Amino acid sequence: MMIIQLTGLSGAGKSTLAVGVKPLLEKQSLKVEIIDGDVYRKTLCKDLGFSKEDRMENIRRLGEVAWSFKNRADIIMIAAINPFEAIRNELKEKYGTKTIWVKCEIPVLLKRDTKGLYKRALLHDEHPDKLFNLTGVNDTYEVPASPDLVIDTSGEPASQSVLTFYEFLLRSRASYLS
Ligand SMILES: Nc1ncnc2c1ncn2[C@@H]1O[C@H](COP(=O)(O)OS(=O)(=O)O)[C@@H](OP(=O)(O)O)[C@H]1O
Ligand SMILES: Nc1ncnc2c1ncn2[C@@H]1O[C@H](COP(=O)(O)OP(=O)(O)O)[C@@H](O)[C@H]1O
Repeated sequence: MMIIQLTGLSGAGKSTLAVGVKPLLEKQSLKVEIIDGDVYRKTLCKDLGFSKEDRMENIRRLGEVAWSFKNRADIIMIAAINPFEAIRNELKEKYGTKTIWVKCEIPVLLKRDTKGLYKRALLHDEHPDKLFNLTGVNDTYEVPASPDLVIDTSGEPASQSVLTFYEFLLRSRASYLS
């Protein structure tokens, strides 16, 4: 069993990569679970906001969920912004989690803006819809110091990034089993 943490800014491609790689892994008879930050924020983590403490607690809980899936999956992926090195390291120490930095340049994210969050973060401060703590714009994202893999989604199609991720997972699993 491997736990993977995909970390990166909103819209970088964490969910796309997790969802994209799942059927490829299942074709290899591997069982896969995806734990998506955005989804759990509506259930288990709905009491949490976006302060540093709450984001750390969010990831801690997602780590516990991942661990609870250990007997029913071969590969468990946590897809959350997960912006702080300390909690990423905590998961690594506790569960042997591997870190994938899903990297994307801000200008590309502004163009994608699938949820309209970047537009809101760039509004003037008095605007009622202004978002004050969007990671990467007006809130902290600590770049992972030693990720196991970096996938830069800025300038390549999703299919290519999924393939890079898939090959990494197969390599990691082979060395994990040997
Ligand atoms: N202020 C602010 N900053 C970042 N993200 C925000 C914010 N407000 C709402 N959202 C939405 O919440 C999703 C991020 O939740 P996460 O659980 O992944 O965040 S974290 O790991 O606790 O930082 C994130 O989902 P993704 O777009 O899938 O990353 C956003 O849709
Ligand atoms: N190389 C790529 N890898 C992943 N997503 C990409 C790539 N190129 C473009 N995209 C697009 O970027 C968006 C990423 O959204 P999403 O996966 O929800 O991001 P996140 O989960 O990090 O918030 C999707 O619309 C996806 O189609």
